Amino acid sequence: MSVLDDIVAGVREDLAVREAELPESALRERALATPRPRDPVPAFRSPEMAVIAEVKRRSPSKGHLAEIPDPSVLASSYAAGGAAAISVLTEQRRFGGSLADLRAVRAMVETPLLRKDFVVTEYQLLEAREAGADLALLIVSALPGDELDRLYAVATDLGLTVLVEVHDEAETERAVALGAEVIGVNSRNLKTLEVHPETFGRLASGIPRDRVRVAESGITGVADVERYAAEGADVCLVGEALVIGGEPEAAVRAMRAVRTRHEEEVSR
Ligand SMILES: O=C(O)c1ccccc1NCC(=O)[C@H](O)[C@H](O)COP(=O)(O)O
Repeated sequence: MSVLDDIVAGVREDLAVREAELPESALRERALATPRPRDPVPAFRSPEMAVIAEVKRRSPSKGHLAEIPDPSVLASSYAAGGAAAISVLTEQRRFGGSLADLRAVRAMVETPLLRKDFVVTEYQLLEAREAGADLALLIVSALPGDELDRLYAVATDLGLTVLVEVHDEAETERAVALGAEVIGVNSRNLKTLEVHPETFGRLASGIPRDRVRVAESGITGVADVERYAAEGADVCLVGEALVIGGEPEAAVRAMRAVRTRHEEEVSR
């Protein structure tokens, strides 16, 4: 069993408990009663690097990263630094997150929020909207057959922007064919957990310029952001470096100051 399979198995077990507590029909009613999600895409297309700053306590690759007793405090620093969106890891067993984290952050900031989890059912998308998320993650390798297409349609019908995550050329082609507006290249191999920074440059050329290209994982500072900007990234998604660095607001501001190739390419 791969790390991803193992994580998804745990996610399904935890989900079964929540589904037993709140039927999908009742959750849907609550979700649809919430305000329409925010659109993060205009901020993702800015000439400066857009940063998705992540609330991340621990991870399978690194173990414990940070306590983060109140995720809304960290999120406020991210917002003050100019984050285009905030990613909240809601998976509990391996990342120490929860939907309560997402709700706490929603109550504090107006910045668009990504529910970062291992979404494999419609129920989780309803939860995302109900808890105040504006974006949801769909990982191509976790969604076999037509599940990716089905959940993408459900998410967009709910008004959520979808970050479609890819790891190789075949997954990139799938994401492009799906019509995904926001495509994330995760440089962390979810089988070995090793980060290969060259993955972004290799796959980005297969993502048309009218889509938003997101570089994910292993970004340690401004030098990495500059490298991804030069390779065509519009957005950098950063977790570990921000939660362990001690100065989240300044770190986001510095990453954000990096210019993307967006203007140059649009003016061609
Ligand atoms: O972070 C992990 O170890 C991990 C392992 C298995 C599946 C997913 C994992 N992380 C989720 C992410 O995509 C990252 O949190 C995100 O890209 C930020 O990465 P980083 O800046 O390296 O913390």
